[in-house]
Amino acid sequence: MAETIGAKRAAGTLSGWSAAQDRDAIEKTFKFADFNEAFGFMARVAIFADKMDHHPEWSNVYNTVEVALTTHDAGGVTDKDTKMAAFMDKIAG
Ligand SMILES: C[C@H](O)[C@H](O)[C@H]1CNC2=NC(N)=NC(=O)C2=N1
Repeated sequence: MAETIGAKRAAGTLSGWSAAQDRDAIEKTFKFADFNEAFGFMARVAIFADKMDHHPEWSNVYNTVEVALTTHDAGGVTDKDTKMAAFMDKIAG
């Protein structure tokens, strides 16, 4: 099983991510031009997530996607979450 690395430490290596207040997870809010862009982002992430077998917690309202990343099996943030976060940052442009 993957080792937890701590949300603060993980967030420190990424841009725009922060440690959740109430649990070991990292969070970021992505804003897009419109719903189409936001949903396109989610579709690309969904394909990556299923390949990785590692899935984000997220919600979408129009052009905004709120994301929380944590590794449920490990009970905290692992390298899988930083990898997912880096992918999201890359494709969000
Ligand atoms: C059985 C399956 O591999 C696991 O349930 C996977 C699926 N996706 C997952 N996603 C996340 N974020 N954490 C997990 O621990 C996890 N585990």
